[in-house]
Amino acid sequence: MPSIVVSESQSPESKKKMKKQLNPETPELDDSVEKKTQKEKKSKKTKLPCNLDSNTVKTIKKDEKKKKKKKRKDTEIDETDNEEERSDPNSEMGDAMNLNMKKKIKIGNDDEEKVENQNALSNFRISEPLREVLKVRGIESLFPIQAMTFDTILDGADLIGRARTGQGKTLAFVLPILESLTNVPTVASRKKGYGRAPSVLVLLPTRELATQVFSDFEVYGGALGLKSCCLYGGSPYQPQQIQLKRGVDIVVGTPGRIKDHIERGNIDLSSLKFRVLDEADEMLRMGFVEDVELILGKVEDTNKVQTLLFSATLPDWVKHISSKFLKKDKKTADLVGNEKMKASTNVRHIVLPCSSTARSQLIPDIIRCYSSGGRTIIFTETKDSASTLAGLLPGARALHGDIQQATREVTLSGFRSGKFSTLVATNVAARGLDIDDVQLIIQCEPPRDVEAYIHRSGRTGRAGKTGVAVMLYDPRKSSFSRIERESGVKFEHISAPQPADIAKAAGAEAAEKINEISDSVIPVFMAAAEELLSTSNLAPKELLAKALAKSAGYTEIKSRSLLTSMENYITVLLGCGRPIYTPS
Ligand SMILES: Nc1ncnc2c1ncn2[C@@H]1O[C@H](COP(=O)(O)OP(=O)(O)OP(=O)(O)O)[C@@H](O)[C@H]1O
Repeated sequence: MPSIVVSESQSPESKKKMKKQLNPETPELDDSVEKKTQKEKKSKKTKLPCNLDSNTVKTIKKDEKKKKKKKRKDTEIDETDNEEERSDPNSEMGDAMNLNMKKKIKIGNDDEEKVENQNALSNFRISEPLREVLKVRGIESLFPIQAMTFDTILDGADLIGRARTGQGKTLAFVLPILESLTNVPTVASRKKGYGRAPSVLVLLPTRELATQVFSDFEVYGGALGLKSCCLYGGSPYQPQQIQLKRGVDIVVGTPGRIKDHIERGNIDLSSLKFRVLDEADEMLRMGFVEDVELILGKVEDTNKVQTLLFSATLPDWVKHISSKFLKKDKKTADLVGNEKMKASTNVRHIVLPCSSTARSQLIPDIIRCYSSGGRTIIFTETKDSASTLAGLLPGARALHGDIQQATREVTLSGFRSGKFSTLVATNVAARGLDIDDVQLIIQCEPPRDVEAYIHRSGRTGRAGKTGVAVMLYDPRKSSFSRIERESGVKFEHISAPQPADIAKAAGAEAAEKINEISDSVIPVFMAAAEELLSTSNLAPKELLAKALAKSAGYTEIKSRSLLTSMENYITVLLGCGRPIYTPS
């Protein structure tokens, strides 16, 4: 069952109730934190329009008391429902809705109903400038993991946060950190001006992810006058060094390059207030343990620093190692908990038998049938196979660790901006990347560990949207039963798209393209069309079908084996009225 940290806006009763649901590892919320929150709540007086007479004010206050009473009741009912629904392993969206804790409160006459969202930005200690930027970016309320952890982080606790992919873990640490740096007690002690040492250090496993998280800090922190910088390998030291010398508030980067800067004396960690390990398990698995330990060990007074650790997957060994870095009274917000399903529930998880030789012929048809015209990321196990496959697929580009950093950046930004719609990548793209409109993930073979499956498939179906993840496997060589067992995913089994599936998807796409063509082409091509009609022995409809096929890029349709997806193979199912015994 997911563990819950109570947000400020809940009633004391529901707060107690939710505290009981905290993960057994999680110490109960600190009393002083709770008292402080209650004090703050009392001090927040209800603002009333100033032109009302005292009787009207009394009536409104009375009404508000009644509303609050009802509100509390509703919350209790909602939470009971939540518990039931949360036990359903397939209810990630249900969870999100429940944890949003939308409540119907009747106002005015009986027919009028107003839905109040407890996770609305206004219910959190988010300052006006930050709220404005969030709204501009379409964020009106917090996602469950953000709502669960906001107060805890802002109030100073160390925290381990886990939520499924695409559930907004980045803002779960970005927002309270920014608020904390700019609120009254901290602003006085935080160094400002030229040459200031950073207050925040964020460590991430890949350069691409570092860039992405940096851009969130830049946008939201920039609105509050905070300066961020991004440090990763493969790019020149000097510009990074200059930025650090001038002074920054937030440093985001990969462990190797950050360690180098610390050793060169470019980063002073004496003013640090926050350290964040994002995708902590991957960073530790990639062999960064020593670098991470060295970096974190540079902080002299760890009591002054808050440490936060986030990931969609937190194997036990990571929890064990990470307890070295976090304080004993750390909190845990775990939205996955012991639920069987660990991968995204917004994703349709599919497996398809396919021999390695059939991959490059099959993949374009999978894209055609399952990408809904959006972007596709294909994962391969090796850098070589990523490059080779990208070369075989029209319009695809490769992304992996052997490609020069500058090219990696151009490729990723081209994919983000829609210059091309198929990216073939190794695990460098598996973690954290948040790219709009990725509708389809194809994994060329089952990955070695379940975490890789969860993160790769989680590049689609993000922020409440849906997506498809297709995993290919060679029935003679690989098995996905361990991934199925450990991820809790119940895979849908399909066979290679057959001519009828392809014709349906490709035909619709081609028809759309034809409809987009200007009528100005008609008179010019009319003579050729008439010639074709008069010389062909096909009916006009049949000729049009051929034209559609050509426009979709098909000149012939081959049959495929259902067992290996090999072209020109036919699967035959032999039936017999009685049992057949083999010699064995
Ligand atoms: N409160 C919110 N309202 C609307 N959209 C949001 C909100 N919070 C985050 N998002 C959007 O949700 C998407 C996913 O967020 P994010 O990348 O932080 O997910 P994540 O949980 O870190 O995923 P992963 O585990 O794959 O790294 C982003 O596009 C982000 O802008």
